Amino acid sequence: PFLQHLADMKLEQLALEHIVPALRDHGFFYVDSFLGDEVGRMVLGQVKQMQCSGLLNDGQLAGRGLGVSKRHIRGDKIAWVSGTERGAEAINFLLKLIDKLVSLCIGRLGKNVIRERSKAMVACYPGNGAGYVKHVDNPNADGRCVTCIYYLNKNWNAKEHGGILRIFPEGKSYVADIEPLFDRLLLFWSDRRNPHEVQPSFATRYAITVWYFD
Ligand SMILES: O=C(O)CNC(=O)c1n[nH]c2ccccc2c1=O
Ligand SMILES: [Fe+2]
Repeated sequence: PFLQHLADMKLEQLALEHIVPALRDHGFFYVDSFLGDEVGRMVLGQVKQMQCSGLLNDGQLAGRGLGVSKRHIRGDKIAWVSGTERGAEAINFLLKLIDKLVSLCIGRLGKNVIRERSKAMVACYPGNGAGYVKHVDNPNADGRCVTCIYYLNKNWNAKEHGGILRIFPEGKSYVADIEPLFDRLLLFWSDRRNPHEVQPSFATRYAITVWYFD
């Protein structure tokens, strides 16, 4: 169908003209309005529904290792989604689109083909000041090569809500502060090239992450 062909061309253009050069030169890239408002809202709705159904369980205990005396603030809550679950149709549509986009890029990034993808990790930071300490997603070559994060936060104002993803690109003199804005898709190399942190969040902060293995 003509519209599908048009969408495929746009995706290929995004991959070749923007993502591939950016991943090569800077190691990360984000695109806004990835799905468009209507479909983005459907994904957000399905994530909120998961939260209401209690599917988002506690991720990590924030402030761990600070001894039992410290009040433990709850960190991110997460759920692993394959996309085939009932009520995850819009999430599945997103995952298939990201799959297509990444496969368009990988061939041209000197990498071999993408072997597989993780399930989608739906994460919610509760907005109690919890964040995620500076880390590398894949420090020890576990096979993950690209991290993709789709943000779902409408009217996010980092000055008030915090929650910035700060990337410290290895060997670069700058840091990249990325706001977790609604319908924004971020891609970055999962290895030691991209240490990153989630700064304390003071509003509920939703994201869907997938990792690609080469
Ligand atoms: O949400 C973000 O902007 C970045 N988020 C991360 O870097 C991040 N990285 N690794 C994780 C592992 C388990 C649970 C949550 C996470 C997590 O939010
Ligand atoms: Fe991470």
